Amino acid sequence: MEQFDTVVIGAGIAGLTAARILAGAGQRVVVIEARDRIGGRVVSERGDGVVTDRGASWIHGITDSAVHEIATAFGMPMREFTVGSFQAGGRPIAYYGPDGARLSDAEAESFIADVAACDQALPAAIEAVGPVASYADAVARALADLGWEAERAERVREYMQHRSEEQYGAWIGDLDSHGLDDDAVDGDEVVFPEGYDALASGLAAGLDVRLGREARTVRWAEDGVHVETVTAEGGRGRHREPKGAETLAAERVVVTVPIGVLRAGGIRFEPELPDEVSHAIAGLQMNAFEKVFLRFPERFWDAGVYAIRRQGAAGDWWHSWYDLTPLHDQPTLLTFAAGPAARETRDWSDERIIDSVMAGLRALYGAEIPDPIGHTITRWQDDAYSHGSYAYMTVGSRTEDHDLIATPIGGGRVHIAGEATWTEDPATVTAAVESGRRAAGRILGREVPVAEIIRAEETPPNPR
Ligand SMILES: Cc1cc2nc3c(=O)[nH]c(=O)nc-3n(C[C@H](O)[C@H](O)[C@H](O)COP(=O)(O)OP(=O)(O)OC[C@H]3O[C@@H](n4cnc5c(N)ncnc54)[C@H](O)[C@@H]3O)c2cc1C
Repeated sequence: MEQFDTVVIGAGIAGLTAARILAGAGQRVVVIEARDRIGGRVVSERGDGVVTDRGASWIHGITDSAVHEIATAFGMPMREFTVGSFQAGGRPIAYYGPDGARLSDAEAESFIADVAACDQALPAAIEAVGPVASYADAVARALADLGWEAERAERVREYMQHRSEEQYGAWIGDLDSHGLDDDAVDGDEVVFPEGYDALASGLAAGLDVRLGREARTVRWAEDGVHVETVTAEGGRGRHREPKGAETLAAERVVVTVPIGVLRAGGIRFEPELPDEVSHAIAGLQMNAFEKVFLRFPERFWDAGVYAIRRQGAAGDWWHSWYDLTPLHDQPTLLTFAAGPAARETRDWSDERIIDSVMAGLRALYGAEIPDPIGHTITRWQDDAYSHGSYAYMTVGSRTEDHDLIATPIGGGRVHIAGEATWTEDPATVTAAVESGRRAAGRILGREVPVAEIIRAEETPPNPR
């Protein structure tokens, strides 16, 4: 049986960050990854002169961002694109009203000011609705406090509903009132025209990563851990006799699989996880959030805007389109199926989804606009190794539940890390990096500066 200092489960950004730090500190580290690639929910597709980030696209605020620091050190080209956090304003956005007519600048500004006023009223409203309340309850309370006439309040309520869907892939009534507490963005946002996946390959350089291996059981005791793995079959082999079983022994394990995998029992822990950790995991849920990229022969939408937004019932599902044209100089719009729209369209064909999105665009730009000449539609809800895009707080969960999941178990034999375990900025690449850095720091018994992740041009090979 192979023996390691640390086994890391998952070659996403959290796992690779932890492994890179530990290997750099001289540990014998192995990373076990079920997929046939690294990166997890950071995955870039290349073709026809464009790079499509099917998972994460944005750094949501580059000020004091470890991800920005690492991406800069890795030489990853970036482009400013500051509407990735569903901002109402701040950058040019074309707003269309419920009647399909474009809002004047004055009308748009007044709407943006209303959203800001509601945002200001929200903290007190969240406090007032108590600990077991949804974001819908908090928004309703804030709007009641503002005392606006019905139509004005409805435009902002609708915007908040779309924010819950686009930021967390959850319907506003399913998201906890605190579910968007982390929403502040520090500084500009950026995207990666040549692909976010360079972050994963940069972190993985020199590491011992075993692809196509699925961890099934983590067994820990006072004297160490055993991680049982099998040949991965895309989740399909779960009820069959496992193939290629192999057990790895280590001093400890860092588990970075998504909450969806933990909730589905994808990894058995022996002994079971402590109650407070299981309880915290149960409060989070994987969302429904899919990207729809449409590439066109020509641009027919408003020039000089970052995004187009549609208000009213006609924009219930397809309300926001982001103009990605400047990234690769090819006319491209990105929209999202998020929350109820993603659940409803989960079994739809690509063609049916495209028709539905195009109906929304034709309502604004006319029947004669061209059909797309290319598209990419993600299917994260059907992904056996994530079960959705990222985790959201269900009603009644607490923000600190994120950090609680990462409580070291068995005197530090088992560490859980990953996007959902970072209270300050969950559901992001930042959370993945920071949670991996925290797990490695706890193992090494010291703070780990970002420079230590960037450091080595080459991570030393494992001393095996
Ligand atoms: C559509 C979409 C859009 C997003 N947009 C953004 C964005 O713009 N900005 C942003 O900051 N974040 C965004 N995110 C979130 C971001 O991608 C994630 O928070 C982050 O990548 C998660 O990293 P992780 O290491 O925690 O998890 P993962 O990347 O999921 O890594 C976990 C790894 O564990 C593997 N695994 C699962 N089960 C097993 C098993 N049993 N055995 C072995 N391996 C296993 C998985 O295959 C995966 O590689 C987006 C995500 C999606 C899906």
